Amino acid sequence: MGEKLTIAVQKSGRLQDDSLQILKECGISIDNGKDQLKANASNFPLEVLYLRNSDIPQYVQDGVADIAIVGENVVIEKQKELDVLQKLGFSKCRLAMALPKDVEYTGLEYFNGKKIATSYPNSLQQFLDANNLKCDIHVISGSVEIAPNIGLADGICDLVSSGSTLFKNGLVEVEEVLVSEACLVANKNISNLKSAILERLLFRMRSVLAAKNNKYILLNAPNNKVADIIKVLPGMKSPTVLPLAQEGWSSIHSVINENDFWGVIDQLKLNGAEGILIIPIQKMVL
Ligand SMILES: Nc1ncnc2c1ncn2[C@@H]1O[C@H](COP(=O)(O)OP(=O)(O)OP(=O)(O)O)[C@@H](O)[C@H]1O
Ligand SMILES: O=P(O)(O)OC[C@H]1O[C@H](OP(=O)(O)OP(=O)(O)O)[C@H](O)[C@@H]1O
Ligand SMILES: [Mg+2]
Repeated sequence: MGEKLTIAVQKSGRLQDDSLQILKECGISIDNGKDQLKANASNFPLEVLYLRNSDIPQYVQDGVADIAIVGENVVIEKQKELDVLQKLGFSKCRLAMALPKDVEYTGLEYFNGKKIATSYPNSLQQFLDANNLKCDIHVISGSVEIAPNIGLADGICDLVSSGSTLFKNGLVEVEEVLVSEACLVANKNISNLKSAILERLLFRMRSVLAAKNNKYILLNAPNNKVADIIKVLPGMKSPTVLPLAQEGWSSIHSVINENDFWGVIDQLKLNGAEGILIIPIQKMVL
């Protein structure tokens, strides 16, 4: 049997669906059995292990899994030797310090000598050290936001995304400790054979991610506006310009980045673009 790459993904929880979805978008079919803890891809040399998120960095460092999809926050917290190969654009959140809303926060020194509840003691300790602060860190594994209300701590350090859990518990975010998103990580000593499989997987993932971050754009413009419009539209190499059936008009095709999107659209309109169409890209092979 040929060599296979082993990937760990979260067994259940926030990361699982998006992790399996990105593998699917890479054209990889996994035969499972959701209750199975181990499954094989039918059309790619990949074996999937379903593990607890918090155990994944250790498994990858030990080489039980070659690669994994895991939150950067967990990689940082577990302080394992791993390569972070690619950010994946989902499960975006931040680790933040929060206090009861009636506290008058005066700045970082406020935390000196305070008791802070967290599930991320290492990340918190690093943040405190970097700011020359000393706190009493109280480690709990979940429901951290309840700690100040039940007299367990003065403040918390926990993950935030929408902020609604903080709000519901009468807390206010006051400092950002780190930002995180799901990423693809790898063991530092992967064999050459497995590295070759990993390169193929990474190539597919990057094509999928690039497609998500970009849109195909088509528009019409009078020929005398084409030069100005092209200046606003970089494209993958350069925009395509085709004549319209109507004399004196052209159709311009290009690719624009999601981040620049609305700014570019405004510029295009100002420069005389008409009939602008935006189309999602399925894969973008770079
Ligand atoms: N509110 C949130 N918004 C976005 N991403 C989040 C949020 N909370 C957690 N995450 C990200 O999702 C990851 C998994 O969170 P989840 O709550 O599913 O698992 P867990 O309970 O931390 O871990 P385990 O699988 O070990 O039980 C976190 O490590 C973090 O990267
Ligand atoms: O800012 P928000 O959008 O409200 O998200 C933040 C909450 O999400 C996470 O908990 P989760 O829902 O994963 O529950 P858990 O603690 O049981 O893992 C995190 O620990 C926060 O409590
Ligand atoms: Mg959680």
